Amino acid sequence: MNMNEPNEPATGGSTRQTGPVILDLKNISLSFGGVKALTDISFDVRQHEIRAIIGPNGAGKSSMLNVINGVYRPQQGEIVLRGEHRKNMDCHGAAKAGIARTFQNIALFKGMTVLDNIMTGRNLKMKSNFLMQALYWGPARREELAHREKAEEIIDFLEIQAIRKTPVGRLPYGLQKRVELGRALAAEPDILLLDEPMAGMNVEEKQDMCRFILDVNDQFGTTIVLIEHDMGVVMDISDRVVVLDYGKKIGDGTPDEVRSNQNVINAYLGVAH
Ligand SMILES: Nc1ncnc2c1ncn2[C@@H]1O[C@H](COP(=O)(O)OP(=O)(O)OP(=O)(O)O)[C@@H](O)[C@H]1O
Repeated sequence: MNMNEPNEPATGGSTRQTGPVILDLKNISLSFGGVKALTDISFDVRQHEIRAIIGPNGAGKSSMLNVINGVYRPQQGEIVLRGEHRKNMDCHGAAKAGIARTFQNIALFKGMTVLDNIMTGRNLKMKSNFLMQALYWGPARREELAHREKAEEIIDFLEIQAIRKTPVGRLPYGLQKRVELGRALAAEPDILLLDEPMAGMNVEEKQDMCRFILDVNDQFGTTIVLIEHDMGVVMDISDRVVVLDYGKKIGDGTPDEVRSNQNVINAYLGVAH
């Protein structure tokens, strides 16, 4: 595959122009004791793409995201990020390389305000540490103000100005999910991994989240890899979809291709293996 050629617009629900491959997962296998979570999985992600990972419960979707951002280290395979080959990622390295993520179960500081939670997403961008803040109060203060400004921009973007000072634990679930997206965006990622961003949401909240995901992709040019169970959403917003079942890849292609793939239909209808 030519890494420098831009891709044709997707033939699924989107007319998005995607770029060269930014992330390439090659023959990834991961097991926990006797449990094979992922077996020889390969797929790539193009710049500016919205790439979905779907599959029944326990298929290995979250494990795959955890491999991409270094929470899990695969026993076999290779991760190629912007052409750089590695056996595995580490969490800090992934964050420094511009990968941010949200989690299936919201991972926010419930007692802290929305603004402060979003500020925690700026950690890697902050140059001044505690000692510098004590010694060089002026520059550290200016840096803090610049980070706050960025956090406020994200708050405006996600339309959560009214709750910026509210402790996250007091917010309804749908808004907490939006704040978690805000915290990931605060890192200004190139690649955003979203683990079930719409889980537990009502129809209106899902529509809002869909709009924000598309806007992030469109306005910031962020590449998005998402796990989602709502097939309507997946087929609507994704350029390409990879389908896992029992840790194996059973489908990969545009939403139309995946929809008509017999293995995928069987997996979702629960045909015996
Ligand atoms: N830390 C772990 N220790 C042991 N087994 C694990 C661990 N993480 C995942 N697994 C196992 O790996 C398999 C894949 O799990 P994973 O959570 O990746 O699936 P999933 O497709 O994300 O499922 P769901 O849709 O239910 O979230 C499962 O059998 C699971 O029990």
